[in-house]
Amino acid sequence: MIIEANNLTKTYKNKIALNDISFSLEEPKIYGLLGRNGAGKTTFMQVLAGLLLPTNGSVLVNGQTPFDNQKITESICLIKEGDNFKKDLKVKNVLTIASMFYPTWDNQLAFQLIDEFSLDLNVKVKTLSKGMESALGIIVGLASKAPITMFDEPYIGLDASARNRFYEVLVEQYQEHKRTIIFSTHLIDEVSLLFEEVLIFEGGKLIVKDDTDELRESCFSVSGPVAKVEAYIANKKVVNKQEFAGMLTATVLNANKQAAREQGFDVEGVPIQKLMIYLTSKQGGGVK
Ligand SMILES: Nc1ncnc2c1ncn2[C@@H]1O[C@H](COP(=O)(O)OP(=O)(O)OP(=O)(O)O)[C@@H](O)[C@H]1O
Repeated sequence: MIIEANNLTKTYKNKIALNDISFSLEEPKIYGLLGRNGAGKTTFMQVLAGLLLPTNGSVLVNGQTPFDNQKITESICLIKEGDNFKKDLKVKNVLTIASMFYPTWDNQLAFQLIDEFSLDLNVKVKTLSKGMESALGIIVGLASKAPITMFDEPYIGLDASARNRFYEVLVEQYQEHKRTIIFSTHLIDEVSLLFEEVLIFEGGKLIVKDDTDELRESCFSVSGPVAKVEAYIANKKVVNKQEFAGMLTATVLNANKQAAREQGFDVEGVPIQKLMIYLTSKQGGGVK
């Protein structure tokens, strides 16, 4: 399914959560949706899921608006940080309701994962621990097999090994059944290897939308004597600079790693987590 945001704006009273953004997402792909607190990630996912109406502009899925449009929303599964299910429902009721809503539902996968994450089908959501409730959300997200599946920080309370298993199953399932997965997380180092494309939001704007491999190739740090590095970065996008003992390390965006090596610089890759911090930090962040 093709997702298109056109001049998308969402304001809450006088707060601008999404500020006139336009982009499109293709399938199948795993997107990492990144940004600092309050950048607009959740708002974007809620508009895409048809839970919120934009203030201006639109998000279209295959040319249609998701709001109040079951034909589209049954193709979209959004798993939030919490409160995904009514507290009085039993786990088995949650699965039944999801199986009725999503035409693509995979019951066998749901039960396999229930077993794997050791959830009891007969207990109510309100008696689940935080981690177990997150596991239930993850199970519904994976078993929905919805053509657009979104996970918005879905792992509150899940321990590291359960999170790891979630990432493994996500990749296995994606290989078997490719679709659009949008994954918002602050644990970037943990998951960034899964992302095929990275979207970075900042202050309601989309500031980076790039293929992850290309980003890894075109964003790097160069180190060397100050004057030499300054000359190299003069016409480049610089996201961070650090000087120490006559040596300068500069992180550049949209540059050519090989060419930098050929000019004799020490070149080092920049993890996506670090890039996001450089681009969005209030202290001297952003592209210069
Ligand atoms: N219901 C609401 N009422 C008023 N303001 C809101 C509401 N929901 C979000 N906002 C504001 O909109 C902006 C974007 O919030 P949003 O939750 O989309 O950000 P986010 O990137 O998901 O943040 P986080 O990483 O903290 O979850 C923030 O300034 C937030 O305070």
